[in-house]
Amino acid sequence: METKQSTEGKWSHGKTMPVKNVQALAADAAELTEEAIKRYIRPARADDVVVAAHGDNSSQSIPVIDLGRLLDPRSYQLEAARLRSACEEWGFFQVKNHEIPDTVLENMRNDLEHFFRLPLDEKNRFGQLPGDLQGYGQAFVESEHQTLDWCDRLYLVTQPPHDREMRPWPTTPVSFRESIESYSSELMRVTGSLMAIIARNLGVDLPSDTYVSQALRMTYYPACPVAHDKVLGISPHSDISMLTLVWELNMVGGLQIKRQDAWVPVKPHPKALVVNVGDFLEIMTNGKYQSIEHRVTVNPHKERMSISAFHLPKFDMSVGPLSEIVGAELKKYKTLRVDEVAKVVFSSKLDGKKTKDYAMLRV
Ligand SMILES: O=C(O)CCC(=O)C(=O)O
Ligand SMILES: [Fe+2]
Repeated sequence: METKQSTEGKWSHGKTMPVKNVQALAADAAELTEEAIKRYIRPARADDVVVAAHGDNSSQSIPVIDLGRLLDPRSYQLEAARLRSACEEWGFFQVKNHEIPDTVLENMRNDLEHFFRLPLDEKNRFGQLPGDLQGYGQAFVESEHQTLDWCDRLYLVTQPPHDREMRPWPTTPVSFRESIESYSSELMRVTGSLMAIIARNLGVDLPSDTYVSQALRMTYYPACPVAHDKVLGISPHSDISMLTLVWELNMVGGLQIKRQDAWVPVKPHPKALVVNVGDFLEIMTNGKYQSIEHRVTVNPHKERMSISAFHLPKFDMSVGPLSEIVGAELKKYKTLRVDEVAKVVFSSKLDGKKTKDYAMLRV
């Protein structure tokens, strides 16, 4: 019988097997051989086509949406049409003019960099506990035999405030909790603005409790001087969220999105966040907007840091295709509880569009 009424219960469904700290492994440069990192080496794949990086105006660059223009009645219509086509045709875009104050970004960057540079023992004071995913560590490890991702992360549930479990929130540096709090609120604001316009574009009334939960995954990808072309920072996956906002905070590229069976690199934009459609938005729109598979490659010389902010419906909500969108069409997805889907996705290896496979109705 469930007796514990703690907030932990809401988010502790996922679990992972413990593996080595990647930053510590990478720091031991003299020992870094292909043999030493064999758990990270992937079999070569014939379908691994990467599109060459293009200039900013290329048809192979993800669209850049201007939030300032979306919020200005004079430019709304044109920019909202651009947002609609970004959601329909790409599933990924960058958002500029988000008006997140520079100090919020700088504090967050400084504190996260500071945290990742702490000795491992210090970071592990805020480590994951067995059976939970929050805190510092690794994720999505379900077997001794799977290929591992070349990254460490600090994962925290940040919204709504009453769902927070403070133990894994670092207290070193001392300003870190405050920086996370401010960053989290700003990202909620940007997400709220985008979701309101996405709902208008879709002609639906999306209740705000479909994007009230937020989790931040702060990821450190060490440089990988050995066999970097056979190692991935994050395996191909789609995000379980409604909308994910990613900040590539030290401007090192590596994110690639799958488009027409090839991988398209996303060039970091100094003033923009990357936004992507998640699985729950795909389900609610009955596939009108689709979540897109993406992955992160590693750099032989440079470390990379990013913060993914996942925005999700309330955990005890059931999510399915919205009847206003389905209309006379067939429903393509089941209606499922958010925590049920999360449990499946968070406890196993990242592998393509797993939520879709789980939620799709085979008619
Ligand atoms: O690091 C990135 O750019 C993206 C990470 C990502 O895909 C994720 O956290 O789900
Ligand atoms: Fe992702």
